[in-house]
Amino acid sequence: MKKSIVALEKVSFSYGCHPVLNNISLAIEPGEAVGLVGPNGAGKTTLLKLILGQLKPQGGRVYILGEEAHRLRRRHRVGYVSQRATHFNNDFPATLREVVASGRVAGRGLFRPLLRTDYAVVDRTLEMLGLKEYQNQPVGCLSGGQQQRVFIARALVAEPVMLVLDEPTVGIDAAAVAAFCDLLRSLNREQGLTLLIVSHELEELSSLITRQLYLNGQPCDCSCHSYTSPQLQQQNCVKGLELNYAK
Ligand SMILES: Nc1ncnc2c1ncn2[C@@H]1O[C@H](COP(=O)(O)OP(=O)(O)OP(=O)(O)O)[C@@H](O)[C@H]1O
Repeated sequence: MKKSIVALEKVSFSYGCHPVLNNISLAIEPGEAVGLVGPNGAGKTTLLKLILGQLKPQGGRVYILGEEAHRLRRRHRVGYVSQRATHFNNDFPATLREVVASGRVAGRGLFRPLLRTDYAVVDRTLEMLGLKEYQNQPVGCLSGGQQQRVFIARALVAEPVMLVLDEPTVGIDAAAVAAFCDLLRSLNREQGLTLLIVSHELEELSSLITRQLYLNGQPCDCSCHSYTSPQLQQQNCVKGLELNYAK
């Protein structure tokens, strides 16, 4: 049987006595491009942190490729591009190539120098993302859209099974957002990379998303709404999720 990339089984999470997620079950399958939306404070970032293994659920289990997320040995297999990537310290004295290559270190270990094969992956990724010509420039000199590409490249050189992006279009102008969507679409459709994207602006990513999850922040059994095809609606209804269509 094919393993889901991510599987949440009846997951609950509270900060102290403040419940955020209650009894959430969902699966993300290889090759999906899932959009996660919901109002401020609904628990989207908390859900991402559980998937990234940074938080441990108080109830239920979170699996990445069948392994419990907080025990995952090869954490770099889930690439993460945070919203903060667009708030990069522009005085940081590193070139684009150095920043991208640092994404390779996680897979090798801190004290093992990168090999020629590692740099071949870095070069291939820079080429694929159209960054090669800027490789010796300080990252701080690049535009917001270019910097976001650099952070995607850094996540990609670790050869992840999935890329998780938190509000990736914040602080990027409209033209760069369109180019950014093209890049994510080609990574998903052509390279088969699974995507999970949290965004308030899912409208601009709508041509990219294959399924949309809505988190409404109500700590109840039906807090995760999935917008998807009629068949999946049928299946998810059986699982007891409340559903609506996005389009
Ligand atoms: N470390 C923390 N300690 C206590 N409460 C927290 C912590 N982090 C988040 N919360 C609370 O948990 C709830 C969910 O927060 P979370 O950041 O997951 O929501 P979100 O949907 O990502 O919100 P936003 O869209 O504003 O980023 C909020 O009420 C928030 O105040």
